[in-house]
Amino acid sequence: MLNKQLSIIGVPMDLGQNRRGVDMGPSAIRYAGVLETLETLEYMVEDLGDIEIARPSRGQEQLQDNLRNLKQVAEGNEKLAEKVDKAVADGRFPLVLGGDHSIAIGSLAGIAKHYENLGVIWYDAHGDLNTSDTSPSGNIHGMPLAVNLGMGHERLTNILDYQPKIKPENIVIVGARSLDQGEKELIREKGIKVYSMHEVDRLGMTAVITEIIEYLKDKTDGVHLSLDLDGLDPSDAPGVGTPVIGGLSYRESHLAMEMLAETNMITSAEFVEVNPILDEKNKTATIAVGLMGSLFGEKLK
Ligand SMILES: NC(=[NH2+])NCCC[C@H](N)C(=O)O
Ligand SMILES: [Mn+2]
Ligand SMILES: [Mn+2]
Repeated sequence: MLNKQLSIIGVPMDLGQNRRGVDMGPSAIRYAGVLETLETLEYMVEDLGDIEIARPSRGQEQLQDNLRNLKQVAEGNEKLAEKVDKAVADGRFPLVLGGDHSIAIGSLAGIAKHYENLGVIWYDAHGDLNTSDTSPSGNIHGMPLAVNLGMGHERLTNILDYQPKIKPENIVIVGARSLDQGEKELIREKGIKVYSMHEVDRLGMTAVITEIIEYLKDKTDGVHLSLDLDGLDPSDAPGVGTPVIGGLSYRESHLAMEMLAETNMITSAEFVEVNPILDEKNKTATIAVGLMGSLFGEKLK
């Protein structure tokens, strides 16, 4: 059983990339029944509502130093960091609903403060390890993992006035199949553990998750799950802004969540990149809620 006291925090952030719609992710996930699902599993859920995020005025989008909407993204993440920090300080499990993946900057800033060695499972098609120097897009949602390692603009790395938030040896990326050149170099340089689709196909999800649990279990004092819905194959989860073919299946993803649930090692989580505009009848948000069910201990028997 995970921590029974849950705080849900919505982050309607879409400024970390350039496709509108992902700001509606928290509403879509709520509509898909996140509260009901968790309450059925006997969690005490408090919904803290949504963080206020600035709306970009039309044509006012700022690309400065290859960082799109830096100011608004930084400000939104500062607010999120404070909310999450408080939830953890109050002994609650923060469950953050995105929004684009740039929100992992604020959530990890708020969470990592409370741990000596926070582990991070990054379930994603991408590495999100770019900096403004290596990013092909200038989109901050492709940078949060690097930011949490203390790399990048200091407006982002220094949220809550400490850095780095996490250590490279405490990170595991699962489902990667689209890595930029700079990201590959950083992975090699920092020795970050990556289970790309190649390893998932070779070993199978059971072995992958068993290895991850083994890898993180003794050296971490908490584990954050950062689940980008684009880690799943777009045929299962079409409602995402940067879909990449050849992804993790619905079934593999449920298995992964169930295996993590059995360990009780997850201490915080976020589900990001649900874009209802690109979705088919709220399918992706519904899958997100289903995965949360498995992560929080739903069983068939
Ligand atoms: N969180 C995400 N969906 N990230 C996608 C990043 C795509 C690409 N690597 C970039 O930096 O722009
Ligand atoms: Mn991502
Ligand atoms: Mn991604």
